[in-house]
Amino acid sequence: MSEGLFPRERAVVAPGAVHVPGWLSLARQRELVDACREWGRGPDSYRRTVLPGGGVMSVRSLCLGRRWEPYRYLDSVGVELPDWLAALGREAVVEAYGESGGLGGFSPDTALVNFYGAGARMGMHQDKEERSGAPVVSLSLGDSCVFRLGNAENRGRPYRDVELVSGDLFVFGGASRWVHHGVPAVRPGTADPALGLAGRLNITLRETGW
Ligand SMILES: O=C(O)CCC(=O)C(=O)O
Ligand SMILES: [Fe+2]
Repeated sequence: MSEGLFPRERAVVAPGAVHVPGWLSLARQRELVDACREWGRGPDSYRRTVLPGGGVMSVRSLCLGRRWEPYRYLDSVGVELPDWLAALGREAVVEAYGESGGLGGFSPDTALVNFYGAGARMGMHQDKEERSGAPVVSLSLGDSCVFRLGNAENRGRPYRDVELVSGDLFVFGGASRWVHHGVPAVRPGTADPALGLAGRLNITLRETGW
């Protein structure tokens, strides 16, 4: 992790979309990376999602808690969502919006863990299978990426590009809950070698409302 010339400041990127750089300590990041490895040992492991149109995503994903497939939540759980991760999600919402902004509590029942290996990206999409209007909490680990936060109407402009670095928290809720977003680029080799991860991991915690 190289230090940039300018400090990365906490930012409200759009109403309801909050970026908190460096939220997770290196020790916490390492614990999360270890947990992501452990989850991949099974019973489920990281897979490329096949889309209904036949396309195959370049990202490899694993669900914790309620299972997701494009484009719905199933009535089944593969790997349990650990309580400690749900609790971290609640802390994240308080960090982003303050004690009162959490609207009485965030109860995530699913997490999607995405692994971006060489060349992997994620196209512009909405997280819209959730019935709950609760925010989405995103934690980034490993290589930095460009996270594109768009608008609710379509996949195009206007959008804002945000650099997400290992340890960063990004929460999108409220007026930004249904905006299109994606990861057009990951910057290979930018992770802190001390993290022991080649590539990028992203964990999004969600409340499905199912
Ligand atoms: O990798 C990211 O930062 C975003 C992941 C995402 O949008 C998703 O899993 O739906
Ligand atoms: Fe998403």
